[in-house]
Amino acid sequence: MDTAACGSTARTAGARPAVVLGGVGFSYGSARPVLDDVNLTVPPGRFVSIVGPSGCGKSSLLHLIAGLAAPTTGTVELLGRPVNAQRHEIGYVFQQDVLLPWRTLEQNVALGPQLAGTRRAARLREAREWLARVGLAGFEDSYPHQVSGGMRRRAAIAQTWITGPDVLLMDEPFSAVDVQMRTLLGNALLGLWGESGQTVVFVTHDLEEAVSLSDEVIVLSSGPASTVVGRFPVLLERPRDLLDIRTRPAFREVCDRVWQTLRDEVAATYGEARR
Ligand SMILES: Nc1ncnc2c1ncn2[C@@H]1O[C@H](COP(=O)(O)OP(=O)(O)OP(=O)(O)O)[C@@H](O)[C@H]1O
Repeated sequence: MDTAACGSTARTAGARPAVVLGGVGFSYGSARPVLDDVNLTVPPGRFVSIVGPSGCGKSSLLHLIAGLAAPTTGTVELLGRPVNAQRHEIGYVFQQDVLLPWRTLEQNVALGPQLAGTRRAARLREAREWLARVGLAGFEDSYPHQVSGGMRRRAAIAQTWITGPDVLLMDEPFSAVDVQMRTLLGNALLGLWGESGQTVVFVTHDLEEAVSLSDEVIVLSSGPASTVVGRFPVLLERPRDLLDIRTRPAFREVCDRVWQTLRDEVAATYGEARR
C-alpha cells in the first residue's frame, strides 16, 4: 500500500502542493548562509519529516515555511501563494512548552478559538472534545504544572490542531519526553493526522521517529549552506502502530537507507573523515 495516500481527505483531493520551496537560500544577517538552494515540494496531506545534523538549519527551514523569516534567495509558497499572505493556515508546535501557566488545559486549548472570536460555551466545548481526542479527558481543569510533560505536549498539540491549520509545522515536539512517551505521543499524532488530511512537516533529531511517522524523510546536509541531499519515501502500510513498527524488517531497511546518507552529514558536522 502506498502510504502517501493516507491522511488524504476532500481537503487534499486534487489540491495544490501544500509547500513549495524553490531555490531557497537563507542567512541571518551577514553571517554565512544557513541554507542554500533548497528545493522541496510537499504534496497536501503528506507527513514529511526533516532530519539533518545539529545546527544544519532545520528550524530555520520551518521558520521560512511559517513566514517567520524571509528567504535571502528563492521563493516559499504555501498552498499556491507566497507564504506571508496566509499565516493563519499554519499551525506551529514548538519544542518548548507554550501553554500559559495561569490557564487550565481547557482554557489553553480554547485560546485559538477565543482569539478567533468563538463564543465561550462553544470554544470550551470544542476544547473539551480536543482534550478527549488526545487522551486528556478528565484533566480539563488541571493547570500545566499539575500534569506531566507528555500530557502538556498532548495539550499543546490539541491547542494547535483545534484551529484547523492546513499545514502543521512541528519542531522536535517530543524531544523533552522519554522514549516510551514519544511513542505514545507519536501514535496520538498519527491518529489525529489520519483523520484530518492535514499536511505535517516534522523536524526531529531522531531518525527512527522520522521513519516511523512519515510518508517521506528529507535529509539536509551538514551546514553551513545546507541543502537537501536525500529524499526517502517510506512505503510502510498505514495505519501504523508505533509500539510495533520498530521491529519490522521493512522499517529497519528504510532506517538503514536514510542513515547511509545522514551518517556522512553527521560525520562532516563533527569533523570526521567521510567514508
Ligand atoms: N537567530 C539567529 N541568529 C543567528 N544565527 C542563528 C539564529 N538562529 C540560528 N542560528 C544559526 O543558524 C544555524 C542553523 O540553526 P537552526 O536552529 O536552524 O539549526 P537546526 O538544524 O534546527 O539545529 P538543531 O538541530 O541543533 O536544533 C546554526 O548555525 C545556528 O547557530
